[in-house]
Amino acid sequence: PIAAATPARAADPLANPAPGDWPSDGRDYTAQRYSPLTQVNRQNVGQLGLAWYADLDTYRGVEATPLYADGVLYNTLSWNITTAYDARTGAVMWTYDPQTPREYGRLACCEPVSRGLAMSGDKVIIATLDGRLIALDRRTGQPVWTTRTFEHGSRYAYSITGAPRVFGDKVVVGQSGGDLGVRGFVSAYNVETGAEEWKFYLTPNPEDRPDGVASDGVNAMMRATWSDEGLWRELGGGANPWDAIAYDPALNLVYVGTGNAVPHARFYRSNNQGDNLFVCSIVALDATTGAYRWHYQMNPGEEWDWTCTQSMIQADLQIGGRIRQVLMQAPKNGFFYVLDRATGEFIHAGAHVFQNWNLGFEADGRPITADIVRYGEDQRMVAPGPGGAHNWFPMAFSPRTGLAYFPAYQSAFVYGLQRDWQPQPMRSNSGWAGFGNPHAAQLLADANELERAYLTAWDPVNNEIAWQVPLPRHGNGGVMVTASDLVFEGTTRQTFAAFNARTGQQLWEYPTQSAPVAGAITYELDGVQYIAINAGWGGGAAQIERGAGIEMPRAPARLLVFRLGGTGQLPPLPPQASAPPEPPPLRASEAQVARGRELFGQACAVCHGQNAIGGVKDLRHMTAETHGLFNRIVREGLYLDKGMASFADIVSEEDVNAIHAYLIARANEDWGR
Ligand SMILES: O=C(O)c1cc(C(=O)O)c2c(n1)C(=O)C(=O)c1cc(C(=O)O)[nH]c1-2
Ligand SMILES: [Ca+2]
Repeated sequence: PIAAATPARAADPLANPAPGDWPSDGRDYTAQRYSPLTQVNRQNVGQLGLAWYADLDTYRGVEATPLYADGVLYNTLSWNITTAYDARTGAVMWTYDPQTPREYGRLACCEPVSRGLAMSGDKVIIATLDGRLIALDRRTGQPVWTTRTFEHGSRYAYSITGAPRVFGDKVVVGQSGGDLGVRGFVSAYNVETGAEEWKFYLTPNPEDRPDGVASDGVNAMMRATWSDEGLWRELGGGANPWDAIAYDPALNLVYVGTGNAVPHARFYRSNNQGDNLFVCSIVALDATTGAYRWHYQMNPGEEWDWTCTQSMIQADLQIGGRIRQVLMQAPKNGFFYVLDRATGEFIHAGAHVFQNWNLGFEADGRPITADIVRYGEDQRMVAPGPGGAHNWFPMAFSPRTGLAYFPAYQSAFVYGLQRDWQPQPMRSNSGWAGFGNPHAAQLLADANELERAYLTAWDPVNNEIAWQVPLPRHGNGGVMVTASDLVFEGTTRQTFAAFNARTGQQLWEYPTQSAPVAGAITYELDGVQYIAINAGWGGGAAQIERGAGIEMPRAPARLLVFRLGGTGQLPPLPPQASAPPEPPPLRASEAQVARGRELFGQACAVCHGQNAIGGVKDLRHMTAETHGLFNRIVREGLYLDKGMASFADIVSEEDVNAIHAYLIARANEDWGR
């Protein structure tokens, strides 16, 4: 079952890049993250060494796939700071800082990350956290045009973490916010001018009127799948495309992977009714007009923060005696899907980890969802959990082996409704309860018991696992595969490793002093094959691990570039923080601490860790000076430049005191008092 690449439009270098280039997120429109380069092979991969590295000057997660063309490597970081490097030496050619307002850091569920950038002719294009699409001159790094994709201060809590994509003469981009409250949409812009060409909303208009956009044509179809009642009207329903978007030039289709529904609990969102189109779906649109063509919904009535935004890969595979043009995805729900990308027909899907939501599929591909995962106030253990069996970490596919490669995370979570829940503006709006009842403690223990992480190779023709490599914990990085049958992946052993694409045997491993979560690329320059990866632990996976008390000693993020015989050396790991300072004594009442715990969970935990463990800054380890400034930091935005915006709009002086009391209590527990 050897696959052929999608037929290329010769005129479009993004359809068929030169072998040594990596000009788009997925390398070409198939998004296979497959490189034809073979200089580094299974025999010599052990000789890979560091060619050069660049300090990225951040401890935040770095999720971007860099791009390469014409001797230049382009990279982008948190706050969308974008740099061009001489790909041979690592010398900085230019850096562009779009001055992303740090206030937007609050809106990012999993750090203000950026998953990448796009390239077209003489431009590189970035999408900023605050919703701007900016085209930069590739030679100078100066902006050529800027377009807003949503209005600053609009009703919904939009942000962008995903990469923009260039599809022919258009730039297509989505956005985030599905955990706070947004109405997801996807929009396309002219690559030369930045002018909007079309826009498609992924949930129905909450006021039941036309939007004047491409999705008006299917608004009635979407609307029929939502209840007349429910908070979807207030919070927008979600379904936002925060990561993969793909394009088949021959079929002239754009494929949009959509996110979870908001509020997460369907009870509050849509009166426990309806499929709620187009949440957790793949939607195919006409690339020219944005008009609807087909959709497949992975999880009708989604309510577990499951997203279908994960990598979408195209290949032509021989299945059931004929060649099928397929689209493949491993979304959060634990299955690997193979769809016909011309029609949206469900070909097959198989589970690659333990799951308890799916009892099979109808003939038309509609999943049969187990009643047990539909939670009420009685809590239910559901597998996978909201972190997903496969998250945004890029997947790869080799047309030589016929296998897809991705990091898998077997997990579960305890879901239940919070009684009398009310949504809060600009906060995570799930409608879920904490782990209040005694029954939940056992469920939670069962859930923790299930946790496993793997590098998984999936056979999409036979619908089964080809091989799996166990890895120590969640958060293993994106995957790249080469024509020399090497699979490259960053691991939670804090290494960058190469595996035999046919067997999973590990062939090489390099200590990176931080677990790389991003996907690698490879490029050829002056006859030398280079392999580049961002090593910067962070994002949602790091939050989950820190919540479990796991913090790895690490260096600040770096861009690492390897070649055969490279002799570069990383400096020694910087000294890690010494013992935490002694916290002030706790003087608050138990009630105040309890109130602080609740507020912290709602407003602070996404960045500062569940139960105040770890996070961007571990607040149990504040110095006396920080304690003294606490109220001003939280309410006046004293540390805005570090990404800590003011929360004065949602926490009162009294609230801040309660949060501070809770943190002092946690610090004293940690101190052993
Ligand atoms: O619903 C959303 O809008 C949304 C956005 C994002 C994001 O933009 O990073 C993530 C998620 N959801 C999410 O569910 C998730 O697991 C996740 C992990 C990460 C990450 O960067 O590690 N982002 C996101
Ligand atoms: Ca989400």
